[in-house]
Amino acid sequence: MMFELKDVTRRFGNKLAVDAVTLTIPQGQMVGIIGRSGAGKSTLLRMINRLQEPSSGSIHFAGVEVSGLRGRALRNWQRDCAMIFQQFNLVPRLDVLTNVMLGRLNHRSTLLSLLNIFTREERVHAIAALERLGIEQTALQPAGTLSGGQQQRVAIARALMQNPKMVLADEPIASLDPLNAKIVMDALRDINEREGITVITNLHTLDTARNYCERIVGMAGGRVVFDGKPSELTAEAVKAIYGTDKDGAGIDETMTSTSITIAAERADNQSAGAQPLALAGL
Ligand SMILES: Nc1ncnc2c1ncn2[C@@H]1O[C@H](COP(=O)(O)OP(=O)(O)OP(=O)(O)O)[C@@H](O)[C@H]1O
Repeated sequence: MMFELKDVTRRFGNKLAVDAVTLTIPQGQMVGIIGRSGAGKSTLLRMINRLQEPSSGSIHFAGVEVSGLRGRALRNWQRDCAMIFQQFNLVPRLDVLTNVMLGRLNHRSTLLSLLNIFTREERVHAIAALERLGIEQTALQPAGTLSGGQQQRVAIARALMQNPKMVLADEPIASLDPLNAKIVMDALRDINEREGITVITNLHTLDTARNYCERIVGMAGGRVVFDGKPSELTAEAVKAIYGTDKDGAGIDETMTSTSITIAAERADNQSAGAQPLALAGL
């Protein structure tokens, strides 16, 4: 199953946000997209998921033209490529378990969804997803009361509930401290390796992309200026991606510096004692 972007372009007025991007991504790859702020990374991801429409170009998955899908077929595609955001996008006042089960929305009838009725099977599936992310003990808390790292793990659990073929993560660790950033990146790597789910993630920092991604796509001014393995990312390639600022001062440290430095045990993994299945009324 190949995923292909051909000459995908997006304009906002006169601004060319994404400029003729062509990429072929085999199923199961972990791809990091890097570039300066404004390089077009978010717009590119949003076009894949059809949150934004390309101005021109085409997107194909397993031979099907994604850019032409409508109605149910479009909803199925949006289920197949689950999206994770920097700001988590959970419903803060709803409990964690319900937030995770909302990942099933595109699988179920509108009536059941409207009534917020979930089956036992869906609950078991949701608890299993939370356990996998090490946060099952939070199942009954309002999502808004969790730490940022925990909320992002809830968002990943919700994505897993969609049984996606692809996970699109738009700067998933930009709001997190280093330890939680590591936990979230490890979780993305784990679902990539264990389930063979393609992961395409926008990342602010170069070293995170180097550490986690087998393939790095560098964008500048809407165009792909680098596409290769981390080992191929030479100083020259880094310069092409991040450029130099207008005073010629070179690459800003905040763009490339270490955001994940902690290889410690999970500090906030406190699963002891809780019985989430019982808590969830199962
Ligand atoms: N809805 C919009 N309307 C107008 N311009 C937009 C819109 N969305 C993005 N742009 C512009 O398109 C360009 C690319 O934006 P995009 O958010 O894709 O970049 P990015 O690389 O993801 O940056 P960041 O890391 O800051 O999110 C920017 O110049 C941005 O201002």
